Amino acid sequence: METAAPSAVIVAIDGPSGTGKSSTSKAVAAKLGLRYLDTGAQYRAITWWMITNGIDTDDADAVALAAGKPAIVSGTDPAAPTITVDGVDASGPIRTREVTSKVSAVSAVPEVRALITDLQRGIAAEAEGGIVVEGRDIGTTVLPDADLKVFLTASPEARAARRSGELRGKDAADVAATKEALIKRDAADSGRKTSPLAKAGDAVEVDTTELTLEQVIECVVTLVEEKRAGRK
Ligand SMILES: Nc1ncnc2c1ncn2[C@@H]1O[C@H](COP(=O)(O)OP(=O)(O)O)[C@@H](O)[C@H]1O
Ligand SMILES: Nc1ccn([C@H]2C[C@H](O)[C@@H](COP(=O)(O)OP(=O)(O)O)O2)c(=O)n1
Repeated sequence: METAAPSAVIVAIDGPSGTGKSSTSKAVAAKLGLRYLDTGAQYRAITWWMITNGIDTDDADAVALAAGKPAIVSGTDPAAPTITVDGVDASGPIRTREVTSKVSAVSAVPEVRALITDLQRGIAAEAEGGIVVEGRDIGTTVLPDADLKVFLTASPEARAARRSGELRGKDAADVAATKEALIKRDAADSGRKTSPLAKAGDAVEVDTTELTLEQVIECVVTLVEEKRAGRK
């Protein structure tokens, strides 16, 4: 595997849904002049392609057979990240409830993970000044030699409230349904055989339940700066 330039800093941010990975990673990358990669968007993109092409997402063999067909391309500017599938902008369609409900099954298929992991390593290797990569298995599997690994957590209640706040006004039934869906997806992502959602042994765990987004960003920026200072 090629590696990025020696001065480049590679940051891996993992954790379950709604812990603040995307918002934190984008802001940290923008502040520090790094590239940004949302690996969840790549798994969502391949899931969207499977759905649009009539592949049964519960049929792991069918998913494995088709996995190499779509061309998934991620733009890594933290101010305007993009994702295309076969040249088509997929940033909207990958966020639908249907994709969200099927992405765990598709991303559990080893052939899918092998292909997407290769893509991710290639993007990280090409990021000259360094990159923040967020997902579920970045610190454990994709970039085990990352300079800094952060594992974000938050209570299921806080995560569900954040997520339902994104959809509509928060009402109790909404938060309860979102919480149930989140817990189900966490269990699927943590329980799969191939590179499950897990904290790397050398990751710094940050519980964001009681922190504002700004506090989490500040915390991660400080951790990156400490790592950079330590390498000089
Ligand atoms: N510490 C925080 N406090 C309150 N809201 C937050 C916090 N971190 C993130 N959010 C909000 O929660 C939602 C989910 O955050 P996101 O970064 O997409 O999480 P993830 O990528 O882990 O699923 C977003 O609307 C975001 O603005
Ligand atoms: N590195 C990754 C990133 C995401 N996934 C899978 C598992 C997740 O449930 C889905 C969607 O990830 P995404 O980060 O978009 O999910 P949320 O923004 O947290 O809702 O993709 C994965 O298996 N490995």
